[in-house]
Amino acid sequence: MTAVRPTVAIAYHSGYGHTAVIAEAVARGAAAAGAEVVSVSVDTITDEQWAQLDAADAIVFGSPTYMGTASGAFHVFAEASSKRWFSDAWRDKVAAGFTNSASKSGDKAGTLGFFQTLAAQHGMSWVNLGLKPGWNSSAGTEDDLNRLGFSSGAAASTPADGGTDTVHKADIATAEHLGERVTRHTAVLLAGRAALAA
Ligand SMILES: Cc1cc2nc3c(=O)[nH]c(=O)nc-3n(C[C@H](O)[C@H](O)[C@H](O)COP(=O)(O)O)c2cc1C
Repeated sequence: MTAVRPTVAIAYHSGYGHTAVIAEAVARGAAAAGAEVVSVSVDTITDEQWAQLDAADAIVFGSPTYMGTASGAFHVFAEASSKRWFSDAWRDKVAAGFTNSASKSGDKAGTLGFFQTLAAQHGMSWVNLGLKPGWNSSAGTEDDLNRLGFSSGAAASTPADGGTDTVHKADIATAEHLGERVTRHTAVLLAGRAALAA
């Protein structure tokens, strides 16, 4: 059987560049697992980029956490995606998500939960992080994968006043893992569909 090469799109917003570093890590992980990757900054999305999202097999949503939810710019994009909802354009695509905020918790669960609801409204299939929580035992360290202990997506904590070079390496590795996992799940789904259609 020919290897399946999924197209994984990353639709994200980043106000000050921290979440963009996480988006790049998701892209790297997806590419390493064999995906064709399309990255779309949703605050400047063009018609051509909307078409790229429509054509993708998976869409990974990403946003900073602002006031306990995704940024205003991401919410504008989510509202505009209602045009896709009317036509079921994203139904049965794979979805996943990531967020960065300043505090360790920072109410990031609100953002990841919003992404899950957005995916569900579109009829997409959510892929979670698939990592046990790190940094939660006496043997654990802040360099553990999934050091912040989220299950539904990749979470990062970067000092609000730090440069983009202060994004934690464990959060970057966790985001790379998410990109790989989404790609592998999407490849299995595509192969299964092809097998059933044969
Ligand atoms: C309007 C606003 C609201 C914020 N709300 C939160 C919050 O709820 N929780 C948190 O931990 N950090 C919060 N922060 C800090 C940002 O999440 C943090 O600066 C993050 O690095 C921004 O990511 P970005 O550089 O991709 O924009 C907020 C920042 C702004 C500007």
